[in-house]
Amino acid sequence: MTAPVRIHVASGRPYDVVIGTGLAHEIAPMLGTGVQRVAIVHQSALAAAGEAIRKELAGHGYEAHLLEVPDAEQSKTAEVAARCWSALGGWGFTRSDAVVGVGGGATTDLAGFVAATWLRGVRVVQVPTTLLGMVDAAVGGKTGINTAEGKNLVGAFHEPAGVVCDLATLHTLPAADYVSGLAEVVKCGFIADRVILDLIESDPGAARTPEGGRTLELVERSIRIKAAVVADDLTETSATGGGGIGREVLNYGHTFAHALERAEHYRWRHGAAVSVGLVYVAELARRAGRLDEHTARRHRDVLESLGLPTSYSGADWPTLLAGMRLDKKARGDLLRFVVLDGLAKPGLLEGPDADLLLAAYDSVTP
Ligand SMILES: NC(=O)c1ccc[n+]([C@@H]2O[C@H](COP(=O)([O-])OP(=O)(O)OC[C@H]3O[C@@H](n4cnc5c(N)ncnc54)[C@H](O)[C@@H]3O)[C@@H](O)[C@H]2O)c1
Ligand SMILES: O=C(O)C(=O)C[C@@H](O)[C@H](O)[C@H](O)COP(=O)(O)O
Ligand SMILES: [Zn+2]
Repeated sequence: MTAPVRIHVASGRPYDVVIGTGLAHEIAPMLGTGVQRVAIVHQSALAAAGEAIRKELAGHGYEAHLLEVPDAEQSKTAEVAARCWSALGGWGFTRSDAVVGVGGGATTDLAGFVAATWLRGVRVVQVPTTLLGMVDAAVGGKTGINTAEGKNLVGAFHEPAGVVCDLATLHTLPAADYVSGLAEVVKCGFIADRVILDLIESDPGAARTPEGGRTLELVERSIRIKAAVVADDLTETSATGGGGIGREVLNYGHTFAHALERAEHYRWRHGAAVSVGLVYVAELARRAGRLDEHTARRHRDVLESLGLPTSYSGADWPTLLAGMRLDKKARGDLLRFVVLDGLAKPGLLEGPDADLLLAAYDSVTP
């Protein structure tokens, strides 16, 4: 068995992300000292994985409780968070107790939010079971839930005490969910690591499945990018503080994506929405004279080669524009986009003209 890869996230409260297989034993040491009770927040589809972790932790002497939440985006609501708070209260969770999040990004976002808010913050160890959770959601401490008005509108920055990525879990993941995670991997390629794009383009078929032999390298490269960004700017304040683009870079493609997700009532996978959002913003940057034609086209090509969507024909433009106005990068009436000035050269585009925004939308409608 090969040794797991460890990526250190050198933030204010440093932690490790461990990548490998058969890693349940890594969770207990990450909980740290003084923990008595642990709540394992898992989505319904991950009941067996949750139970295996409960047994493992009980074997270490913890009072370990299973806390099942609804599948996928249905768990990211105030009602579900309130149910979790009630469960923690009922079990007598104190500040020295901890949460373990087991599932896709929706579950780790919720589990992180519950941990961030219970008693104003208890420890959380994240155990992502989707590609998207591993390369993005479980790392970096962005936690949150949705509201009727939009995506991730309530949340907190609350770093995990550790992240355990067991690649074996990916073999049961539906193909469409694996591919959805690749959209965030491609995002990392465009903002910071051209090798990711080369790896995918050299054999998209291999990149599309966990059996293709590319998973470990793509996961590791994506996490290294995210780890470096969040270590520098955990709370996404660099760009507004004059210190460069900071954490906002990780939001590349998300302005349009979140508006799409909201318009579709979260029936679209996050990664699929990000895929269209990446093409949208590449087109926006090209039309604004920031991005060259070849790199803009490359977005569409690489995403399509993976089977990801690059067009959208649901909601009308005013609905999407209204959704984009609630993006967290917006400031008052000013829309702000992360764009590229070339491959791996991210920057900001502030207040683009209405006709540019609409023209970019036209280019992602079939
Ligand atoms: N906090 C962040 O920084 C961050 C980053 C990116 C995305 N996100 C959030 O992550 C969410 C998307 O995450 P996701 O793509 O993982 O979706 P998800 O959590 O909805 O999971 C996708 C599906 O996969 C199933 N599943 C999970 N693991 C499985 C496994 N091992 N085997 C079989 N089925 C499994 C789930 O039951 C679900 O139906 C969105 O809410 C998005 O906003 C957050
Ligand atoms: O970690 C970040 O920062 C990101 O922006 C990563 C995104 O992939 C992720 O979808 C995030 O949840 C979006 O953040 P939001 O602040 O726009 O809700
Ligand atoms: Zn995302």
